[in-house]
Amino acid sequence: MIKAIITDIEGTTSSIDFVHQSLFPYAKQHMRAFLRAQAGNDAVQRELAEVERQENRDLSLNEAADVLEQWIAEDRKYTPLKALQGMIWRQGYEAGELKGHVYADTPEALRRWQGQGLRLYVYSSGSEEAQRLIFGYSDAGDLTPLFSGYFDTRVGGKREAASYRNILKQIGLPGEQVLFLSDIGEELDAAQAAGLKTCQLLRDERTRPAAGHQQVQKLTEVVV
Ligand SMILES: CSCCC(=O)C(=O)COP(=O)(O)O
Ligand SMILES: [Mg+2]
Repeated sequence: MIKAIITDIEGTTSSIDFVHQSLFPYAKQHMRAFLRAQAGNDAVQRELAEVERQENRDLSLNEAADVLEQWIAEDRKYTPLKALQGMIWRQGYEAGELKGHVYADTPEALRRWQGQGLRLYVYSSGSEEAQRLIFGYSDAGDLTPLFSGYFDTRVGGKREAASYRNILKQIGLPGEQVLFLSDIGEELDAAQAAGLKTCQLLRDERTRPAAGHQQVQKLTEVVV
């Protein structure tokens, strides 16, 4: 019996276009000025040190901005990039320049599952802060009270089975009691290898159908 659902964001609760046409360009446009303005901020310093560690060289602020802009263009899921994106998006949401996209069926399904007593979690490559923001400032209002927890790349990459085992350990449930929702076959395969139940969202013609998983077009069609 399923006791918890873990959901991906991009392509699952929210559109790929919102992430790639609104969020990523916003982060790219504001990255350089954000780094200059926040260079003295400890949290920003820590992430910049991680960027230097990953690049294996010292970086001026401008060089770091060049690297981060390139990572955004390449859709890298690197933890320091994701952390900095989250900080930049916070400014955008708080200024009213961003509103988190969720599909119309997303709040309905989340509320129904919560009403059935299921625990709901997010697992996204976006940082925990970015996850709280997209649902907190969503175009359907604040959806964060529906979630029991958030997981990001600090538990590992979404295409690695070990990441899902790590999440299971943290939420204290066996894999067969947890359903993972995503649009990406490699993520579903990794979750399945860790023992989770899986369901693929086919919302977008660009999504490649993945064999061996339940498949639906909307969250309200998921069989729990
Ligand atoms: C938290 S919204 C931004 C999502 C993001 O940065 C991203 O890279 C998409 O990751 P997902 O794991 O949700 O496909
Ligand atoms: Mg996705």
